[in-house]
Amino acid sequence: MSNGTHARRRAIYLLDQVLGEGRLLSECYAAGALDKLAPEDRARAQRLAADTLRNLERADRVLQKHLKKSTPLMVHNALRIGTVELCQGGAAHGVVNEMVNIVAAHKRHGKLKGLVNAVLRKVADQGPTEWAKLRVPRLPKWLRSPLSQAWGAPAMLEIEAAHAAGAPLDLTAKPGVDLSALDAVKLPTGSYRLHGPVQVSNLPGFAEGNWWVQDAAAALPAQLLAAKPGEKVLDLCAAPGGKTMQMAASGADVTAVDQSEGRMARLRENLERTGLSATVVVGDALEETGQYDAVLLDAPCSATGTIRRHPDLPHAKDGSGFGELIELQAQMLAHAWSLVKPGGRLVYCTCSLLPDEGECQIEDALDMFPDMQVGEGLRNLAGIDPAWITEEGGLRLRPDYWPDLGGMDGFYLAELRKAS
Ligand SMILES: C[S@@+](CC[C@H](N)C(=O)[O-])C[C@H]1O[C@@H](n2cnc3c(N)ncnc32)[C@H](O)[C@@H]1O
Repeated sequence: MSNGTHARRRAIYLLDQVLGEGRLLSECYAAGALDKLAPEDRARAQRLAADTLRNLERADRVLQKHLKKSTPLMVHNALRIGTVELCQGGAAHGVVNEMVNIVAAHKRHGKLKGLVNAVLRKVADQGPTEWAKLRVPRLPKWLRSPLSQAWGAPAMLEIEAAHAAGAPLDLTAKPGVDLSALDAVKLPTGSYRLHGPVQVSNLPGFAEGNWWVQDAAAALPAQLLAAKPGEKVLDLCAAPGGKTMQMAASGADVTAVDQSEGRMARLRENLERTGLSATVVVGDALEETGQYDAVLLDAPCSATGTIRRHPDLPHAKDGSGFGELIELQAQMLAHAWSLVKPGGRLVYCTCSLLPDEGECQIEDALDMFPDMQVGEGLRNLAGIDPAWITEEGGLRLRPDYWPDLGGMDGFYLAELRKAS
């Protein structure tokens, strides 16, 4: 069996899980879905699944006129992956044969191999020309409606274009480390951006722990908190530790809390690789006690700001769990506020595009806590467009910002100061 077969077979399985079972790709990976594959096959399976999910609408439009009857999900997903490969320049002979063989070997659906052969041959013939004319894929309605309402129809199209383009890889350097040996562009906010596929662990400076992977938008909350040497800082919901490392690198005495054992194992590895230190606590943020100079709360959220890198999210979810998350964020924000010393500060952030998880949380908190005020720290951040500052004084970041530089994750952040 060729390498391509292993990767394609697992990519079909991943799509079955996302589209049939509503599971996220990250959950499939954590459950070991790709563990038996060689590293290059694993990377290929991940790429095929992500590319297909990013282009699902296009693939279905190309396929629709060749599919007269509904097909079992596994066969449909094989056709979708084949279509995306063929329309993005894959060699017709190889792609068609592989998909026919994979379906032929399937116990229940093997008899549909003729259909797969016929459909993919037509796609190989006509698909690439049609593909070029198809509109940019749209988000499913459950998410498109609230986002269009929040940001307007023209911005929605820009956001969808950013989702379709995918995300470059951004790095945060340790203070004083020069990353000029990397083929990277320094962004206005100080992060470094790499283009094109790379094997992160092979890049110069990885083993030495000189930098870590972190989207430019995700690097801003810790910049806004501006932890100082010796300050007692609490990072609530810390794993896998991008923001913990930023704050530890500035010399603060950081306590990192997260309830996920697995994600905290990654935080520990990250600290070890970068030679940074923090007190690591596996536990519920809502049960944390103590008083801190500064608290960073990166609250669990819909993650709708990260769709460029997680194209499975709009297809695996339907928004039904978001109400609970919004309540949890409000609870966590109130608890985090109780852990801030008088005269101290809190940075609240979420990687969400929904105002309910950002702007509205801060508006409500400002109403609820008389000793809470929005801080002035945004003025000191480099590379911030004043138009991104919101009415209540937070920062709204969207994937369609920095279009010429390759976009950024959707994020919301706000600095809150406690009266002395
Ligand atoms: C957005 S992620 C954090 C990313 C992290 N701050 C970083 O920069 O690498 C949200 C985290 O919240 C954690 N979490 C969710 N509910 C929690 C709770 N009740 N207590 C502590 N951590 C929680 C999740 O395990 C997840 O790691």
